[in-house]
This record gives sequence, C-alpha cells and structure tokens, in this order.
Amino acid sequence: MQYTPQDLKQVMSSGLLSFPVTDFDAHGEFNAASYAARLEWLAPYGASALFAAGGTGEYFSLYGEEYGQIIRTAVETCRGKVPIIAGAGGPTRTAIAHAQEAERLGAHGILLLPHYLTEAGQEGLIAHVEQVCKSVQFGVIVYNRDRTRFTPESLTILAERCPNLIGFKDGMGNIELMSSIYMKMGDRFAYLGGLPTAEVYAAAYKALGTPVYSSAVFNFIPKTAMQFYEAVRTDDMATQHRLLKQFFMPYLKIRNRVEGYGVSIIKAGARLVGHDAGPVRAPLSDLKPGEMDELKALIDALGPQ
Ligand SMILES: O=C([O-])C(=O)C[C@H](O)[C@@H](O)C(=O)[O-]
Repeated sequence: MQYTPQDLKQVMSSGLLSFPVTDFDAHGEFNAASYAARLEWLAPYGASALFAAGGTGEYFSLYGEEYGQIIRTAVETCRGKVPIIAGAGGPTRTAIAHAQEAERLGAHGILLLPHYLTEAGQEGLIAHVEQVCKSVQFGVIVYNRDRTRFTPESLTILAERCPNLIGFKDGMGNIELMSSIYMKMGDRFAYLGGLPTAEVYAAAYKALGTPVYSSAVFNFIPKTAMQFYEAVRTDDMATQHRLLKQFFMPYLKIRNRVEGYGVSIIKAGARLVGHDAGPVRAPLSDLKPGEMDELKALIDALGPQ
C-alpha cells in the first residue's frame, strides 16, 4: 500500500518507532534471511514504523546493490504489518538514487540522513534537501545531526518549497534549537526524538511538546522498550525512573566507552538475546567480551522479553 506524505506524517505522529540493525554474515555480507527473520520477530511488538538502513542499520557502511536488497527485504517482510521508512543520505546524487530506489521498491518514505564529511552553509543544505524531496513523491523526514544542522528559517523555506517534507528528526539535543524549530514550524512537521538512546531524552522532549521518539534498544529488549514508551505516554515517572536507573544509566556507561558503540551495543544486545545480526562493519568496532558480560547482566535483570 502506498502512503501519501500526509499518511506518513500521521504514522510519525504517535507511537514508538525503531531502527532495526542490518544483518551481516560471518564474512560481513548482507544476510537477507537473517534480516527478514529479525523483522518478523520485531514487527508484532507494536512499533508504528521501522526504519530500514538507518543509522543503527549502518547505512553509512552499505555498498552497491546491498541498499536495494535491504529495502526490498524490509518491504516484503513487513508488508501489511508495519510501514518501512528507508534511510537515504550521503552526497545529494547518492541520496536521490537511494530515495528513488526506495520509492520504487515500495517503501513508505525516507529519512534523509546527514551528508558526509564536509561543512555546509544553510543555502547548500537547503539545496541538498530540496533536490532530494523533489526527486520523489513520497514523504521525506530530515535528520538534524552532525554537520547537517538546520535553522528554523531554513526549515521554513524548505517547508514552503517541498510539500512532501513532512518530518523533522532531531539527533542533536539542543533544547533551544529544538524549541525554536517547534515554535516556528508547529504542526507543519511531525517530530521525532532520535538522539542516541532516545529513552534518556524522552520525558524532556515530551515536555517540549514533541513526544514521539525512536528506540534503538527495541532491537533487543522490545518488551522493555514498549513498556518505557507506555510510561512516557502516560507520564508514569516511577516506571521511567526505575528503568533509567536499573538499565539505561549503566547501559550508557558501556555505550560511552568507545565512539560508535551507539550502534555496536545494539548488535551486541541482539546477539545476546539470540537474534545475532553478525559483526558491525569498520569503522565501527564490536564490544569486547567483558563488555558483553556487563550488557548480558543488564538484559537478564529485565526478565524475559
Ligand atoms: O539513525 C538512527 O539509527 C538513530 O539515531 C535512531 C536511534 O533509534 C536512536 O533514536 C536511539 O539510539 O534510540
């Protein structure tokens, strides 16, 4: 089923969203069967949308035909179960090629991931996003992170020029900027809290007026991720604080040891709960055995998922 940009905006307006990891085999090749099994496992837990080949899905490490294989597997596996939003990014022409391929393969929209390496001014960023938006019919969500930082004024221009730009995902955590963007753009966009380990920011973003977030830990503790989301939705601070103290704070200590562990620790978690997605690709590195033991103890303490 095709989604209009407004349908996608509606999907993004409530519920918990998540970014599945991408499965690689022992040689580091994309493993479609294992990826499909992962999506089959995760789909019934109740996420409102899954982002295929997003940041946690190691979009930045994909090569050649793998992108199409991943999006096709996600769309075919999740058809009728949960919408698939595809990652797309890098240079403008690569982002356009991937956006168009995702649309052709039946994805329901794209998350436009940050461009690569270079600094860029607002004029260039506007041109980049505008060209990608105009290359497709379906909805586009921009990801505010790293060198891709939008001002409220740039977003106003983009919102006028690109009717299919329907979402803003924040991965920076600058409350002043997020507040200015929300105050200026209001319900023109759907907003997604997408900082690494978004649960830690969820209550603050909800207080700001933007309660929807994406959970990477959903990849290995889906029941707890949904429980935490429900606690945010109902302002159940006791449950939020219990889970933050018991799981998320010690989890952050492991995650913060090495740059890039934000993704590696998710694959580590998936392996520990019996849904191994294989190793991360360089330049990321996998957790060390002792760190795996620490993570296992945290997961075990949460009980069955
Ligand atoms: O691009 C990504 O994978 C993200 O940044 C989304 C993650 O799900 C993030 O929200 C998190 O780590 O909870």
